[in-house]
Amino acid sequence: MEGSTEPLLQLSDVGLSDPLGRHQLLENISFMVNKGDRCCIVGPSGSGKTTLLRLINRLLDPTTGSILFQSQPLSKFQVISLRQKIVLVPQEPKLLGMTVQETLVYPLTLQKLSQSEINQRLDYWRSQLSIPDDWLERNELQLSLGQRQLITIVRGLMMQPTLLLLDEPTSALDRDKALQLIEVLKTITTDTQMTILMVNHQLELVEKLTTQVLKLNRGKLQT
Ligand SMILES: Nc1ncnc2c1ncn2[C@@H]1O[C@H](COP(=O)(O)OP(=O)(O)OP(=O)(O)O)[C@@H](O)[C@H]1O
Repeated sequence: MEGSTEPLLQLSDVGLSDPLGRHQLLENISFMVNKGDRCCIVGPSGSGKTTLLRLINRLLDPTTGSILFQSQPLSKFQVISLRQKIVLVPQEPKLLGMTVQETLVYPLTLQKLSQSEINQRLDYWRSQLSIPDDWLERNELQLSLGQRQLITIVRGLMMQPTLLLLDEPTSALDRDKALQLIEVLKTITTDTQMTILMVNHQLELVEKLTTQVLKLNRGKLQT
């Protein structure tokens, strides 16, 4: 609805226990994210940051509580269509056995976008993050870890999702590249209202980017 003030994403009392039901991985998680927000999840290793991102694009389902996206429970969306609106860029960059060019265009081919739209997005996002021509025919063994990380981020951006989930996107990038990425992310949230939820350990980058910081500790949000 135009002018709606409904949050884009709303978690209410979300909890998740491990598959054997012995441990509570996440407990009483409640927060909301508005359109165009840039949120950062911080917290020690093992505090549940990746698990939380996985709940939001339904790689996992909560044991308790509810997650609403665009005011609808996540379960109301078809999983494929949900994962076009909410894209998760995981921590380990994988090119899925493809060349850089193939892996970048693959999700858009699945969405049956026209070739001209795909080419336009490829040129645009490559230029935003300065991806050189000579990477396009390389496979993952011919790229450094940081280069692969950049490619998987570009792949996520090319899908132009409503909500982009980034799991430690700058962990393998050098400082200049990380700062370039942060500037690109800031610009797109302002220009296109794409919303970003990012896990990051680098506090300097978190401060530059975010409109909201969520602190997780042992599966609970700290206020
Ligand atoms: N499927 C699972 N079964 C049991 N325990 C799990 C499962 N998935 C994650 N965990 C546990 O849940 C906790 C949170 O893991 P998670 O990967 O979300 O942490 P994190 O905050 O992202 O850590 P890091 O900063 O090291 O990436 C960890 O203790 C982990 O061992």
